[in-house]
Amino acid sequence: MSTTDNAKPVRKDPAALKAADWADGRLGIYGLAKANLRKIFPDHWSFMLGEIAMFSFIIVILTGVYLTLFFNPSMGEVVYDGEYVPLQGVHMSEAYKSTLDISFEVRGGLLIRQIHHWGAIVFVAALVVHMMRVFFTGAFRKPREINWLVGWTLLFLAMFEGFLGYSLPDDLLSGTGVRFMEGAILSTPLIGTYLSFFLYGGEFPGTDIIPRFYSIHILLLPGIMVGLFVVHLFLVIYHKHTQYPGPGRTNSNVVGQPFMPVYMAKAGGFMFIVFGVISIMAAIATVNPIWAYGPYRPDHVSTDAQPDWYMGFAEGLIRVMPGWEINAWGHTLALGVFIPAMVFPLVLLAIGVYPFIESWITGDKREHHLLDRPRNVPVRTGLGAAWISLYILLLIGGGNDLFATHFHLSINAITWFIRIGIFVVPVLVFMATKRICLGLQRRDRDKVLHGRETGVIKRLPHGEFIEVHEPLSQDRLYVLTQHEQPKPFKVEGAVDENGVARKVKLTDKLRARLSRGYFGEGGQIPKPTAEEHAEITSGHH
Ligand code: HEM
Ligand code: HEM
Repeated sequence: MSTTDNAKPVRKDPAALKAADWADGRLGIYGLAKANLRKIFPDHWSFMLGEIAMFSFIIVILTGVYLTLFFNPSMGEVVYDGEYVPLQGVHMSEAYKSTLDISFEVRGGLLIRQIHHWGAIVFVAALVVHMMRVFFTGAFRKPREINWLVGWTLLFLAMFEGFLGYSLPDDLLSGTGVRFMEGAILSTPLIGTYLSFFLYGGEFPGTDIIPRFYSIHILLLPGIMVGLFVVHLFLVIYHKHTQYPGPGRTNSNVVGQPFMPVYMAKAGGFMFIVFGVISIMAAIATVNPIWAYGPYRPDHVSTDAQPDWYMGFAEGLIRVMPGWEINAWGHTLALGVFIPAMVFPLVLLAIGVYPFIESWITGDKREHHLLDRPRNVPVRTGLGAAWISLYILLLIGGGNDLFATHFHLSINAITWFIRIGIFVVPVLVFMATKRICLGLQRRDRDKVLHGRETGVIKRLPHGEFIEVHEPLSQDRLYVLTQHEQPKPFKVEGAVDENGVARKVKLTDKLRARLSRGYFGEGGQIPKPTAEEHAEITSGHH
């Protein structure tokens, strides 16, 4: 650009600045916006998982609103006279009929329905993977325990919300799910029958359950979830995002890009990718073809009945549990249903309280903003892997009929495999993962002390062959050695001044034992000290 000496630059306020000025004059938000829009976000592909959860959540809300325009949450009976010929003349509920209409008569209805359903599946999958990222990297440690609990509540509600949505169309599959829930409620000792009557407004299935589920599905749970989601993101901003260890990254800084414009542009683009991928899935892959199942009738049950994947865990527990029953004083205790119905929330509860258990074991009360490399915390990583293996096993148990027909196996053999497997496989997976982590720690130690193996073989003048090792860069050395290696917790004063053993609290004993498991011998490989490194790299060896 060329300017002449006497040409004065014309100063024009850009529209955005004017708008910001306007808003600031009325709301006084300049300081707040300035502080937060330039906030630094660290970059790593795994931080994308939370974003997938966020964008798929937005998708299910938007498509859900569209569905409410046409869905009729009524169990009133009608005779079908719509476009889908095979069902014409069949008696069904208005809920089922309106879902058929959404699928065959509403413009774009089937696509939106499928986007809603696929969006829900992707949403819960993203939540679980996001949670595992947070778990494996220790991002739940102080000060983020509350945000872990907020996220965990969101996961719990999302699973429940998905189950309710699945029940709304009142087809044979959704009715089977609602019946499943009735069985679980009835198994509650003493109050099961009352609870069931209260929920269903009388005898199962009644005419209230779909309208009730509808209010909860479109109003109550989404309202709570949106509120929690805002708190979740607020806390992410308030605490600042964690970062992976690397040169220049410490517990008290954040290395990354500013929220505006870099992160905003990236996240905006990514949002369209998530929207696009879910839309393509919905356009090419059928999900929940309710017209093929028919309307729900309590005396019918469909074969191959499967819940959405996130409920497969609960289904698996019920299917593999022996049908134990206790009959006493004219009452039946259906343990075959009650025990699995209790194990499901208990496993979820264990995930929810894990951060508090770990901080009790480690006794670590400091703030952590640098993430752990999963290999450096083998016990935690092992527990996470064991949990995943349990989930997969029970998913197989929940689909035992499908596995039997598709792989030509005996359904009893699958059920017994899962029954034994749920006690054995997670333990084996835990041990294997822990060993792999320790192996990787050994490899890190080796790399720090001896450098990277280059694959270049040299022959020395006296005839010996050696492989050339290339020293690591300072950056890499830092990453491989920055982690802390805590000492296991020891009970103070277990022996008094005369050498006589004192009575030690049971909780302290337990804590010391668990802490030894985490950080004792066999829990971690000592990382190389600066002296060892200096000694080896000094050239004397
Ligand atoms: C509606 C559900 C959820 C949404 C939309 C969501 C979204 C996000 C986003 C966008 C981030 C920042 C980027 C990232 O770290 O991935 C984040 C961070 C976080 N999320 Fe979630 N999340 C949800 C559920 C969960 C669940 C189920 C958990 C764990 C049980 C969880 C725990 C956390 C924690 C502890 C952080 C802070 C991580 C850090 O600073 O490294 N969130 N979440
Ligand atoms: C996390 C949030 C949500 C999840 C996981 C979810 C999940 C589901 C699922 C799996 C279905 C069955 C779809 C099918 O027919 O194949 C469904 C149906 C439905 N959902 Fe949602 N949903 C969510 C939020 C919402 C919201 C916010 C609304 C409305 C504002 C909504 C409205 C509906 C309606 C009207 C139906 C019945 C119509 C139909 O089945 O096609 N949903 N939902």
